[in-house]
Amino acid sequence: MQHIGIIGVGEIGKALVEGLRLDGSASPEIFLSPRGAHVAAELSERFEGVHVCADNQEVVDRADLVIIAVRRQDHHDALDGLTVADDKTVLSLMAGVAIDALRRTLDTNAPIVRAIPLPAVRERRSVTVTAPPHPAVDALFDQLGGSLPVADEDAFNVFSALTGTLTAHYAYLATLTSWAANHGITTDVAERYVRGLFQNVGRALNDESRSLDQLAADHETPKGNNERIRTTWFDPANAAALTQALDGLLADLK
Ligand SMILES: NC(=O)C1=CN([C@@H]2O[C@H](COP(=O)(O)OP(=O)(O)OC[C@H]3O[C@@H](n4cnc5c(N)ncnc54)[C@H](OP(=O)(O)O)[C@@H]3O)[C@@H](O)[C@H]2O)C=CC1
Repeated sequence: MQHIGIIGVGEIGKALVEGLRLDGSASPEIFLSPRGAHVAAELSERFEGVHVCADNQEVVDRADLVIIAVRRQDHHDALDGLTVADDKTVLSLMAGVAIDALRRTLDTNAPIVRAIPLPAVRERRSVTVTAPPHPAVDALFDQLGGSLPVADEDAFNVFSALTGTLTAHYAYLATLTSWAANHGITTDVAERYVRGLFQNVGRALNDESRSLDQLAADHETPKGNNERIRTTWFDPANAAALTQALDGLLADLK
């Protein structure tokens, strides 16, 4: 893709620009929507070949690949009335907006692809799920840490629901830290310790020779502390509540 346009320059739009510029090159040329002016101006000043457009139509007109990175609730405001020529490719990052619905909004025959990049694309360390497979889009995400093309939106939505669990994980770590602080440990010390514990979990996950069940077993002494918390807190009722929350999210994403 020679020219990339981004409509919606917030958290993920910015991460994409930073990832694309990580190697210091000035290509591809990137065209940003003007809204969120502060972030767009900062990116354009920091990086060569990053331009802020006058409006969203100019982003579309100047790009071969048009990335839509606005919040779902803003997409009509951002997209209604735009003209998207059939020779463009549209890449939607919006959770919960199906390709058919987006095609009606944009009134175009251009290929529409969906993707779930995560903020780690800024370090080129996120595997991005895409649907349907599209060679140029998948090549773009291969450059940013990897692509995982799936055949259809049903599969895509399952992955989308999984990404909805990330901030609950951070909240879990924050709860552990608060618990220790409430028991007299300085918050800084507790937080540093919790971060270290779970960085080691992250490293262990890199060992794909061991299944998740095996990793859990390897960290657990029979009748020990880990077994106690797993069986008294993450019990079948808790696991069922998580499953139910994911099912509810998946239903809303369809
Ligand atoms: N953050 C993430 O990790 C991921 C996000 N996504 C998806 O990407 C989308 C954006 O998420 P995120 O970056 O977190 O959200 P942000 O709120 O950080 O960014 C959205 C941006 O869109 C701008 N915007 C709103 N209305 C318009 C408009 N009419 N024209 C142009 N720009 C507009 C906002 O401007 P203003 O601030 O002025 O309102 C804001 O800069 C969502 O649909 C989300 O589902 C997908 C994968 C991961």
